[in-house]
Amino acid sequence: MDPVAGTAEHRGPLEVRARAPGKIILAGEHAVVHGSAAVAAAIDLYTNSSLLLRPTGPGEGGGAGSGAVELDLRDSGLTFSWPCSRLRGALGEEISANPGAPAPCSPDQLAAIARLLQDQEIPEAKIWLSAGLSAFLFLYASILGCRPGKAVVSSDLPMGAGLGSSAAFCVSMSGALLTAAGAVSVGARRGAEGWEVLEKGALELVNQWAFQGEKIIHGKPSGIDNSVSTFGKMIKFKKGELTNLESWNPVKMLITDTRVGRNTKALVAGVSERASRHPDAMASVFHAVNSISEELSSIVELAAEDEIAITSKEDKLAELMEMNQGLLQCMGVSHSSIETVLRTTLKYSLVSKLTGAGGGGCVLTLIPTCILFYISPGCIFSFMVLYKINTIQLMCDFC
Ligand SMILES: Nc1ncnc2c1ncn2[C@@H]1O[C@H](COP(=O)(O)OP(=O)(O)OP(=O)(O)O)[C@@H](O)[C@H]1O
Ligand SMILES: C[C@@](O)(CCO)CC(=O)[O-]
Ligand SMILES: [Mg+2]
Repeated sequence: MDPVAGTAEHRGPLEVRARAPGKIILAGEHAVVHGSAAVAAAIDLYTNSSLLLRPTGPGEGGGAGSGAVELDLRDSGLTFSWPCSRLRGALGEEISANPGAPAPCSPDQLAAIARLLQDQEIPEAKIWLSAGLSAFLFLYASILGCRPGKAVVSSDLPMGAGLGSSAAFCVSMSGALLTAAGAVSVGARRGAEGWEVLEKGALELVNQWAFQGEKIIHGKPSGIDNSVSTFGKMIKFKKGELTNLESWNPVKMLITDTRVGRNTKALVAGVSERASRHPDAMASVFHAVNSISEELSSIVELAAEDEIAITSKEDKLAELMEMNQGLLQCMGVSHSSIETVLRTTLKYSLVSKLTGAGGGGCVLTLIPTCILFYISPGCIFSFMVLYKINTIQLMCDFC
């Protein structure tokens, strides 16, 4: 995550911008919620949150009782506004600003937030935004209190498609809010494109708040999505513990969006219900996924120096992805659209697996480095050639 810092001691308007990346999961989704290891990598698609705070000083037109908290969701074309007096009336008793102490949203707080959402006109077709709005109001009030401000969010990520849009939303928003509150500051390190990078302690705080936001959206998140969005790169994640992985050879993945919408919270709950119906069988499934993630993480870190070694490494990765996909089917999170992508890529001897929560959303296909493409117009590979293939950065529509 790459925030641009501002200062909390301000008399005039203060603007803060932060961005956080989406992710792919190479192995271990769902099982990671039940304690297995998983492997994830950040991708070069971001959610941007900008925050404009109005003056709060005396005589500057922004007294404690006035103004509103506004949210502009650029990709949905929707804006929301809550007068500060209304926020204070609904949440004042429930939430007090304490940016340094991340705490979960209690059932009473969630009920108060739900009442605030009833004031807003959310189109029926976009009702799934309610989860993101709830997370926003919780993070805003917990970090900044009920003071006036305007947040604008835009994203490269498809929402609800398995690429961690909810985590990138919570991480970028927490980064912007904490920076505006003066609770974190940037370190010496400069990131890409002139962005400044938060120091490690600051990132930990952002991650903890983003996790609280993810709980509102996912129900029972493992924490892998917000962790990889906050810290970037490639990670192994198990029971809240994060290990950085160093990939010595590029791993090329095609990301295909089936465009079938789904909801991570419902899919995670569905797997837990299956686990409670078949505890022994599902424990074996989760155990097998753990072994796959552990093996995949050690293979990723191997340095292959010639073509034979690279091919052997990629063959092993492909086999592990194929096995993981089979186990995701056992968990009940595949979908006919995902199976279509699997069958299509298999015709070209390419292995695919779903990524994220499944049930639709995105599918990963491992692209071997040494592959020779036969390009036929209209087939999926023509897209791969049109878009520059890059290390885990490619996004392609399923044709
Ligand atoms: N840019 C955004 N603006 C507002 N809300 C967002 C945004 N991005 C995500 N959300 C919220 O997150 C929800 C999607 O989260 P969900 O966890 O279901 O999918 P995902 O995070 O894209 O996929 P996965 O969790 O499998 O990686 C949306 O319905 C919305 O409530
Ligand atoms: C399905 C899941 O494992 C990954 C979603 O990207 C949920 C989680 O770990 O929070
Ligand atoms: Mg999510």
